[in-house]
Amino acid sequence: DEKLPNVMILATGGTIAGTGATSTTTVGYTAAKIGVEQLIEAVPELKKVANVKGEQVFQIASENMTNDHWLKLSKRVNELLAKPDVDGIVITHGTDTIEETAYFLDLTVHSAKPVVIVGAMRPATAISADGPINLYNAVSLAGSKDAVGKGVLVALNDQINAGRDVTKTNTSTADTFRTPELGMLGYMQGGLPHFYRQPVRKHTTESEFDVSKLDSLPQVDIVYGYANNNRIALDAFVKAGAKGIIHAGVGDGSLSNAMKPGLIDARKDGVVIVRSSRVGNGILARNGEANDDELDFVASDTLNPQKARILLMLALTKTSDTKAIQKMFYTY
Ligand SMILES: NC(=O)C[C@H](N)C(=O)O
Repeated sequence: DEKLPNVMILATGGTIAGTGATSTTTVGYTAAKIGVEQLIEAVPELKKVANVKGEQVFQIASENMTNDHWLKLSKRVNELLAKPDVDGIVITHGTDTIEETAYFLDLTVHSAKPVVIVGAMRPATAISADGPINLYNAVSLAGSKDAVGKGVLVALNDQINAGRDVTKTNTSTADTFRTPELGMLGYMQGGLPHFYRQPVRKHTTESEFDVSKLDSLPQVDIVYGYANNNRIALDAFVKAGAKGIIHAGVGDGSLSNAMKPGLIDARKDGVVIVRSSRVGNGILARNGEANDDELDFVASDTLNPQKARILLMLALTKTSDTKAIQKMFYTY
């Protein structure tokens, strides 16, 4: 149909493609069982909102997502969006790491065309499975002019969130995806997007990160802050070759007496240290709970640890200068 937008659905697995033993199995099911053609066939309404084509890029539960998967996915998305006959892309994905893939693509896809990531909290075989309505909304959104230029979007549960800011907030309920405090971008209603705000940080067409010629990303790991803290994991990561460390600190990224000397030693070895917070909301202030200027550390601003890891990996593909990297954390 020439009047409808052309939307490609790239399937990667997850619960949206999962199957359980019975209709009431909503935990203990198997993710990534159903193929993309079956996902499309299950929602005949898709044909009314777009000309859809499917491609199975991976078939995994998203806890198994790796840097290699991201590089492949980003390259494929860029390749497809460069085609004049592709208007938008939907990626079906497990929900556990949706927020990471969304931010990675937000920084590495260089097109204003819509990219929408979608998943489900209930497997396809469950009563009131959320996959079909989520897929319908995602395809409508990816085919909409209103979604152009807004960066990579995550759409589930009738809500549209920005790839940079969205996070999974509940282990199992359908309304798990939120942008706490900063807020969602809009709603899906009646198959149409309704936007009320848009991201102000740079993304997609304005991003400086280019992974088109990369086969791997620098190793960046996350160490966690907690009472009775120690530096054992940190030292192991550094010994294993980490080029960057995200410190998921308590509070405003405070450094314990046990962890701080380890981070200082790692920095002396050339490892870039980013202070982030396990709290989940708020600004991680530079020179707040630690003197970043003196320590030569970077502050994560509002990025949670798993998103800070992504930005640091991409930053390290360009520079190891901590001032330049700090600037990126205030830009993206
Ligand atoms: N709801 C889900 O999709 C969870 C699943 N473990 C996944 O991320 O693949």
